[in-house]
Amino acid sequence: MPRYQEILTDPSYAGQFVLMTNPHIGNTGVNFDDEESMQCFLGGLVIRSLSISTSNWRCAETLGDYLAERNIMGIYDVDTRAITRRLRQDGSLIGVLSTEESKTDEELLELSCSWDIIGKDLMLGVSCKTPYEWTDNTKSQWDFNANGRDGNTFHVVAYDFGIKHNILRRLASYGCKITVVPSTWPASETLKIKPDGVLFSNGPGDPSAVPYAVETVKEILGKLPVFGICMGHQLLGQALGGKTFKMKFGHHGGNHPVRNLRSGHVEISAQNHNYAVDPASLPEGVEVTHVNLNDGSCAGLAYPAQNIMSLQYHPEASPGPHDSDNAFQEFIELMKRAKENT
Ligand SMILES: NC(=O)CC[C@H](N)C(=O)O
Repeated sequence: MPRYQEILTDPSYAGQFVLMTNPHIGNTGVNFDDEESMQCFLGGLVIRSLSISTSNWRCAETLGDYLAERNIMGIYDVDTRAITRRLRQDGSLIGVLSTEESKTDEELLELSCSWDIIGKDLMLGVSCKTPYEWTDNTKSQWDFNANGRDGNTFHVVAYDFGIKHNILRRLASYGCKITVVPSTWPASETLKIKPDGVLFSNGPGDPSAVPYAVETVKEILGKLPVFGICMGHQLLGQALGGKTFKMKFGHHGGNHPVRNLRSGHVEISAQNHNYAVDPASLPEGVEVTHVNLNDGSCAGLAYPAQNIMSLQYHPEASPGPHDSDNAFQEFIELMKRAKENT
C-alpha cells in the first residue's frame, strides 16, 4: 500500500529524509519493475516497523538488502507519529542520521546546521548527463485509459530535472516518441530538432536556485506546446513572471484532493513538493486551473495563448491514484491543436 519502492527511487527526494506515516513497511519487498529512476537519491528512510517477513509474487529482494546495496541509510523502531506531529507543528526540519555513537548531541546539532535545502541546486546531481531516447511504455497488464487513443505520434523533448520513469512510460503509452535531455540542455538545441512539444519534469529542491533552467523554459515558451510537472510547473511559474515560495511542510503522499476548476471534478492526487507558485504573482492571461482543496494552494496553471499547461502534482502517480492520468491526453491535444494551426 505505501509503495515505498517508487518513493525511494523518485529523484525529487534528493537531499531529504523520507519518513513514512504508514507504520508497517517492507512486507512486499522490492521488485524489478517499480523503479522510478536508476538510483536512490534520498538521504535516508525513517520508519516505525520493518516487516520481518517479505512476501509478494514480484518480490526480488528484501527492503533492507536493497537499501544496504545502495548505501542508503534506513532506520526503524522510530516513533514516526511523534515526528509527524512535530513536523506538522514546526514545519520541515533539518535532520541528521548517524551510526557514530561517539558523536555528542552538540556535534549532531552542529552537523544539522551545515545543511539547508534553500538555495541549493539539487537537479544537477540527479539529471542525466547526455540525451537519450525513451521507448518503454506501461506494460499491457498494468495499462488503463487505453481507449480512444488515435495512434498519432508526437515527438516530445523531456527535460530531465530528476524525471520519474512513469512520466516517460505514460507519454510513450499515449503514443509519444521521447527524447530525454539533461537539465542544462540549451533551449536552442531543443528548438533546432523541432519537437511537437516539451515536457519539464519533476525534480528536487528549490526552484529559485536554478535560474539557468528558468531561462531555458523562458526561451521555449510560446514557441512550442509545453507541459510542466511539479518542479517543471514551478519553473514555468517563474518563467511566466511569477514567484515561488517555500511551504511549511509541503504536500506529500497519495491522498490530496485537487479541484479541476475547468471541469469542476475533484481528483485524488499524488503529491510531493515543498515549494509552490504564488498565483497572485502571475501576470494576466495565466489561469489557475487546479486548486489543492486541503489548503487552497495553486495546483495547476494554463496559459492557453501560448499552449502552456502545468500541474503541481503527479498525474503519472507511481505511487498513487490514477485520477489525473488524463492530463497526458490533454498534453497530446495541445500538441495536436498546435500542429493543426501551423
Ligand atoms: N516532485 C517535485 O518535482 C518537487 C518539486 C520541488 N522541487 C519541491 O520540492 O517543491
